[in-house]
Amino acid sequence: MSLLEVTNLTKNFGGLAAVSDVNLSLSQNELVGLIGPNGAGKTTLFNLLTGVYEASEGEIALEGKKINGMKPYKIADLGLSRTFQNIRLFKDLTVMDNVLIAMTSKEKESLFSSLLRTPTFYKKEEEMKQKVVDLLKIFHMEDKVDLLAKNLPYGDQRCLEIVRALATNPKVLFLDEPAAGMNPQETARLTKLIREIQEKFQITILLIEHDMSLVMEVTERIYVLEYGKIIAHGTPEEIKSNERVIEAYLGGEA
Ligand SMILES: Nc1ncnc2c1ncn2[C@@H]1O[C@H](COP(=O)(O)OP(=O)(O)OP(=O)(O)O)[C@@H](O)[C@H]1O
Repeated sequence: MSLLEVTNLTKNFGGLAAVSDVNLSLSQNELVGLIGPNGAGKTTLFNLLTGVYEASEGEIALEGKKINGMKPYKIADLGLSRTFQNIRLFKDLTVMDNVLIAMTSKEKESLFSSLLRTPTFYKKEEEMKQKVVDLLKIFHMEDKVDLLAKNLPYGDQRCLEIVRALATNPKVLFLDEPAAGMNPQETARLTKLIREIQEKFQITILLIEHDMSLVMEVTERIYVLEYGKIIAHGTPEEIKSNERVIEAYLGGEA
């Protein structure tokens, strides 16, 4: 059984089918790419998968259970987590607080419902903070824990978004153009890190990315969207040489 199964998913905005009859399947512990020209429907698909939009038709199932129709927080609790194309950090909070806020509601409840500052409360708080530091270490950002998010270099801000998503212990992580706006060095570093994260946490990652070299380098399979429809699916090698994709994605220039 696949971890996440998307069947005949459609989202209409008025007369426009932004996502049209999409079938997609993600297994446990794999890194899959989602590419396509501007306006192809990639972000809309992420918004459907995370409950931001309700599907017009079709089904999304996590571990065999239908999740469409559920609220975004509920879907997040079930293990689907995402980053956004535009950075959405709390700019005036520290790196530590940005990640603590993102932790699962279950963890938050046990922390904040404890009105008395019991030893258990402090222990839990310390555990959560340690977890944040451990996550930051992956990105070599542990020494920036007390900095305000707005004072981080751009590349670190994007990495902090990923740390926030990881702090929720996701089963599936959706990364929406994580390298957008990064310089080549930052992109190279991130490419390596995405692979490391996937292996370390044994999670499933679906990656939207415009940087083709990044997608080709890290993913095992790639889905290609055009005008809301999946027009191709295969290994990076297969996608690279797929005529339909070359035509759609590169506008026939290649
Ligand atoms: N809330 C909305 N209302 C109406 N139309 C929308 C809405 N969101 C997206 N669209 C339209 O749906 C289509 C798909 O948009 P979407 O942002 O999902 O594409 P994308 O593949 O993520 O593009 P990009 O690579 O530029 O981010 C576009 O034509 C867009 O204008």
